[in-house]
Amino acid sequence: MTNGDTRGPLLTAAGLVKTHGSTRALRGAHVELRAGEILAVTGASGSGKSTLLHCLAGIVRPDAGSVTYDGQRLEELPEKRLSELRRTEFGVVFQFGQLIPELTALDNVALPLLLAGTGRAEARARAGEWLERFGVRGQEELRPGEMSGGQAQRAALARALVTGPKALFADEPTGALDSLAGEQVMTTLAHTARESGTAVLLVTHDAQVAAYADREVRLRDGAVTAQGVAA
Ligand SMILES: Nc1ncnc2c1ncn2[C@@H]1O[C@H](COP(=O)(O)OP(=O)(O)OP(=O)(O)O)[C@@H](O)[C@H]1O
Repeated sequence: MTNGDTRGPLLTAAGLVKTHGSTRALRGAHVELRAGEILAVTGASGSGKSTLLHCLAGIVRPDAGSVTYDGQRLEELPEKRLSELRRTEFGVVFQFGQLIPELTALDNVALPLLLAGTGRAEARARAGEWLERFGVRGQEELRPGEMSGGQAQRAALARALVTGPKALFADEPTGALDSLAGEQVMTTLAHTARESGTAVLLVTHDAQVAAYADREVRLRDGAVTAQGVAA
């Protein structure tokens, strides 16, 4: 078993190949996400960043290569086990947080807990604590359309982290925000991930966002060209 203190590999991708139609999005990418680290994946538009994130998060199955999470090969898991793993061990947040528009912020954050079997009162209480932690105070009963972009993105992060995942997959989490809101979201994300020991795979084309990471891997034409410590 991996644990947050050793910084051993939590997820390892080896030789990933993924083709969309005639486009080869990944051509033999290797990457390792260590327990508890924040890893930035950078590269030009179309270099394969999102496809890499989708493969590592078990959302997309690669055509070739392997993704190993905590000793398990994701491509060998049956769909049911893979979706359970995604629900219990992984959190995801995208550029537009994908909150459910009909639900309040509080109910959005409580939802993963309810799906995991937590009782309604406890789920709502814990969701409220997470919203507070993310600085979304007094907005618990607002629906996503009634919140600012930054507030909605903080609520989306609270929802992604409320179940205590081992890994968070964040694809351009500040891409739709102005720079101040983006900085606030990144500060909270980095602080919370470090406090809870959650590893973060952070896809971004923005050097200021990548600077929040411990390490950076750069993709070019579907393969990793450089790995190192972020500036
Ligand atoms: N579902 C899809 N169908 C067809 N082509 C796709 C699909 N998803 C990605 N691609 C193509 O695969 C390549 C890699 O895309 P990907 O989204 O992984 O790159 P990216 O680095 O995340 O790009 P961006 O920064 O623009 O989001 C691109 O050429 C893209 O057009």
